[in-house]
Amino acid sequence: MLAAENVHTLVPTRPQADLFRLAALHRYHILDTPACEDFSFLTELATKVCEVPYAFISLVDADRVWIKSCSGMQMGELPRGESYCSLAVLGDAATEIPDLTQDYRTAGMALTVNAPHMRMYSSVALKSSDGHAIGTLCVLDTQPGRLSDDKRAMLVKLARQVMALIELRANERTLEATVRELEMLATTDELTGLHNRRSLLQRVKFEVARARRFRSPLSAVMIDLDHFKKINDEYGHAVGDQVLAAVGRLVRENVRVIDVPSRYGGEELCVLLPNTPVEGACKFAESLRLKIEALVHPLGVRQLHVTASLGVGSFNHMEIDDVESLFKQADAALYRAKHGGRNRVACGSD
Ligand SMILES: Nc1nc2c(ncn2[C@@H]2O[C@H](COP(=O)(O)OP(=O)(O)OP(=O)(O)O)[C@@H](O)[C@H]2O)c(=O)[nH]1
Repeated sequence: MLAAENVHTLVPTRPQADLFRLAALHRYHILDTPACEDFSFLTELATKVCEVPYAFISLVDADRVWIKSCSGMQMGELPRGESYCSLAVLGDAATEIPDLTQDYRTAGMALTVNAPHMRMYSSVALKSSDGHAIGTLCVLDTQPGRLSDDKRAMLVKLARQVMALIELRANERTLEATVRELEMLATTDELTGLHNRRSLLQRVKFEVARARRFRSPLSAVMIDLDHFKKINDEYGHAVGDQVLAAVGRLVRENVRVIDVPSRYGGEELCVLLPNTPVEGACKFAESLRLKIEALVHPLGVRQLHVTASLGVGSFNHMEIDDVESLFKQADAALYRAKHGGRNRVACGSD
């Protein structure tokens, strides 16, 4: 058990160490997270086990002490200079102040001076996996005194549970971020940043079903760069890649959130336009054609221009149509655009 004399001063004596400590705390991304029953349960348990009216799970930030959970009273955060826990994270693993009114560092603190007039403070540091005290599990009483060895031992065990829960939440968060990133990688074409073919084929099935269900039109625009082979042959594959990436970016920047811009394969792109009839899709295709034509691709001191042929396929809910026929229609229109002289849009089955 530790006496009040063992508690360190309120101001970090080793600011560098406090920076490492803060870095450790922020890695857990726990500050300002919503209340959670699992943490509340542990503070409630701490009050029962230690037979005191108050328990806090406190995290000591740069200028404040943020309370993740408290039992016995409502508290969101305290200025660092007004919190007993600020003392606790600066020193030993455990801190006990038997009479807060008798300690010059805590006698003037708001919780000592004002209601509920705290007298006893006992805490166990919450240690990060790399050994930094990021906060405490503490219990408080309005009576002076000390925890028995048994109660303190239980508080140590409970603090371990609190830290295990903090680690678990952080790991869950990392896992969710990893899953999101993997999903993104699995559905995105690396070169263009567009949906890849697999993602397009998944989305088109969904959009066809939705178009049927809600009786809404659905269009697909196929985009094929003209004479792209020549660009590769004349300037090299890397330049070809650069052109494709720029066109991909242009397409991404010119679609609505609900549209599905994708790389169909090679130098052929496809944009799925939910809730868009053939007229709207043709307008969109024409404006995209003009933008692709106007795009300037820097090539050293020279500039490169490319054009594209576009084919529009559409169906509305009246037609009992499917995915293949939507793409077939768009492909056939693209074929007509190519054979009609390139750098043009062909629509539907006209
Ligand atoms: N740089 C680069 N080239 C690609 C990529 N995917 C496909 N290509 C090239 O795109 C070219 C397509 O050639 P073609 O199918 O003959 O078509 P085109 O030269 O664009 O002629 P038209 O479509 O008839 O106007 C081929 O040379 C492919 O190798 C890619 O990811 N990067």
